[in-house]
Amino acid sequence: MPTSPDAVRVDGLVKRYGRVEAVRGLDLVARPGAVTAVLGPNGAGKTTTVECCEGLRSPDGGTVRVLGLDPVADARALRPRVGVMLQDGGLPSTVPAGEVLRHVASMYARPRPLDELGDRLGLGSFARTQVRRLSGGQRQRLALAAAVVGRPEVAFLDEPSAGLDPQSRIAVWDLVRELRDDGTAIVLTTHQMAEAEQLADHVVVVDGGRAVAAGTPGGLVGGAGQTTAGTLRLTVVPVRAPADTRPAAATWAGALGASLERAGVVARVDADPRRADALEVHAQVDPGLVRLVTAWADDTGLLVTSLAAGPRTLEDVFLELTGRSLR
Ligand SMILES: Nc1ncnc2c1ncn2[C@@H]1O[C@H](COP(=O)(O)OP(=O)(O)OP(=O)(O)O)[C@@H](O)[C@H]1O
Repeated sequence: MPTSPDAVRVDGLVKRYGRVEAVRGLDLVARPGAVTAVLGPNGAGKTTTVECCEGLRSPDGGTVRVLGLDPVADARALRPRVGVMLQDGGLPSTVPAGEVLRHVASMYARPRPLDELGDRLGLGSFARTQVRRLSGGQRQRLALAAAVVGRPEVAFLDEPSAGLDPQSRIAVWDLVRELRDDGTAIVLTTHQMAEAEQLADHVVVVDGGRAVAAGTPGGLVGGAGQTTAGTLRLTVVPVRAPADTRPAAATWAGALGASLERAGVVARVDADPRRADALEVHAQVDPGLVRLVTAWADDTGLLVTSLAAGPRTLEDVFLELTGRSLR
């Protein structure tokens, strides 16, 4: 049988829960010595996909191969070669953290030295504490240690740095990079665009159970074939209107968008969901655009209180691909 260079290969995966079609023909590839980040809104089908790769769920359609093997039928052969970090930890609750790790390590032929791994992830301070008494961040670090202690060829990490303090996050990112440099294929799900930007060699954006985009972070942000190359962020306040009659930023966004369209500029204008007074113009950012935007503000009776131009970010791309409405 020809061997595939892909550590993980998912083709046309379909998975249903009763009437819910959680995954609807998803394709994904992860290579050795690379971090593949799976991004997507809540309920997009990321965890279901990863669980099919881990052999925890059987696909209803399509094929999943991990190291060329079927994760369900070949589960026994894959177990010593694959590391898994689950979202809920999946760890026994009444056993001390240090013992859990020792037990997991004993199942592998060539585990990492426990002291070294414990130091890396700061596990020493809670090694004697029962899993159920660990803080969320401590449990998270223990779950990561358990996933990588066996020097896996493939590691599936579900939101590895969710809820971690900055120090722990740096330690986790360093460990992930080191595993990658040692040749491990790492598949991680994350909601943190910064994590994907920092770590990922390859990004797959999932929405509605399908992969809607895939590529390097730079390639996606560079936006081959996209019309938007940058973002102009501005905050505005009405010059005269009393505070209680201020129109919402969404109204300003609509008006600015229409004004730019009349001027022949290809742009998308959004109200920044994080601030009531902030707008984002996604367009080719150049002096002409800045002139048009500030002239519009002047004509509309708005004072521009801040204006910053920047490149598109992975978050911009993510929101363009998956929209802004809540799932
Ligand atoms: N065990 C289950 N039984 C029924 N429906 C489920 C089950 N697990 C997931 N689903 C549904 O399948 C869809 C995909 O869920 P999944 O957990 O794979 O999404 P996700 O992308 O990992 O989301 P999140 O970012 O919130 O973790 C959702 O509509 C979810 O409600």
